[in-house]
Amino acid sequence: MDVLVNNTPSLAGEINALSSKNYTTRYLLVGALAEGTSTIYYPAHSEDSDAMRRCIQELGAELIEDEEKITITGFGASPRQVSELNVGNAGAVLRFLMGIAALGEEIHFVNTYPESLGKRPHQDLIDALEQLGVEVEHQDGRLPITIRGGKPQGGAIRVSGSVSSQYLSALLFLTPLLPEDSTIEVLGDLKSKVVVGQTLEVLEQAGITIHADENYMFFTVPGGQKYKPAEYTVQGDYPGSAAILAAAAVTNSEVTVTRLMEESKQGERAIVDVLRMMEVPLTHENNTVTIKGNGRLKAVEFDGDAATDAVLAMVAAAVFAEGTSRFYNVENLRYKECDRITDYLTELAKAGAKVEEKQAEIIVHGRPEGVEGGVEINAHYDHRVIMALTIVGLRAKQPIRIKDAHHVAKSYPGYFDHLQTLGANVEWV
Ligand SMILES: O=C(O)C1=C[C@@H](OP(=O)(O)O)[C@@H](O)[C@H](O)C1
Ligand SMILES: C=C(OP(=O)(O)O)C(=O)O
Repeated sequence: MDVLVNNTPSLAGEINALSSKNYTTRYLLVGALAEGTSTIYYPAHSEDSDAMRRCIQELGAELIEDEEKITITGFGASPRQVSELNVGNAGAVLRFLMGIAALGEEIHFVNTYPESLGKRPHQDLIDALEQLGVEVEHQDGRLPITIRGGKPQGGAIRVSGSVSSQYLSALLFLTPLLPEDSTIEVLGDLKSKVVVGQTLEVLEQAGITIHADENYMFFTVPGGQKYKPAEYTVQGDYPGSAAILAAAAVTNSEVTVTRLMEESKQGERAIVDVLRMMEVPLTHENNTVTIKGNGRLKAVEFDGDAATDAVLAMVAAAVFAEGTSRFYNVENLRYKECDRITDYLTELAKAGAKVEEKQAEIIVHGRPEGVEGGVEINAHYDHRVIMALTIVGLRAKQPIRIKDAHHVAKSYPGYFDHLQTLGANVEWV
């Protein structure tokens, strides 16, 4: 299904932020790895979090769900033998479960999104699992992948952090369950380091002990641990809300988003600081962000690695800023649902934005007068491209048609409903 985004001069209203995808996938996983019953309040509902739900159920977790919560009785360190798992298009879910699959005999991960997740690299995680004696069959580091556990014991592991933090997170979820102690040394630069902070926070809540050095480059993990059942409450999601906040910033608006914790470990809370640096009038107090946008923004320079999943929304806001903005240290955007530098900038340029790319950088020459629009956008299966191009469409002179915009449901199925609530002229076609 496509979405038509029409020029929308103003937005107004209040919405409750969607629930965090990254915390939901983690809480589901640690609930599944516990022996006993855990409760997760306000879990996210999206394709990615549903993929984790489905897979852990297949692996033997029992889930009961109502409007407000999921109770989950875990399988501990003994997942049920299943022949195959389908994670959809969810990168983090795949990588975390590749680690957990090492506890089983043989699990095959199928390739249902050959043009998106099917193109993403997993070699660094494969190399790390092989150091534990796990056998991995793969297609040049990509899906389809078969993992043959062979009872890993633990030990010294080295993993590259230069493409994705998810490989390290996967090892942090797995190693406490192995019989012997492990050490994990991160090689190269660790990208998306802040997300590892979320992994460690959740592991601690699940009663797991991990000794991490200050820079998250070396970890000591005692073996033979058990995940404890616990109660978890999922916080609001900054990456998705970043798109709503950026939409408010580029229009005349009075928009409030609740449930966005000031003290969150989500790096994407930097959307608030970046919009502030762009001189967008806003407040952030009592977990509530209010933007009173006047459509005027100043250019910004920002290290995007700290807020990887909000960079596309920031760039969309910068399209209308006065001056040239620069988002640097963002090379790993190239290894997401699509190449979020080349593919994204190609679509932005089609819509009339003035953008340039370097290997690890996005440069935006702002156009406060607005962009032309009147084009069809290839969303490249990427929810964040869909959300970001929508922001641009709100201020385009002619409507923008986003092809296959239903892929927004990977993380934020209610995105267009929320925008309509705020008065955006967007429609499914
Ligand atoms: O651990 C996680 O849940 C995630 C880590 C990040 O990926 P990278 O570490 O590959 O940047 C982020 O982009 C992704 O949406 C979710
Ligand atoms: C990159 C993302 O997710 P994943 O890596 O889990 O597919 C995302 O949510 O933007």
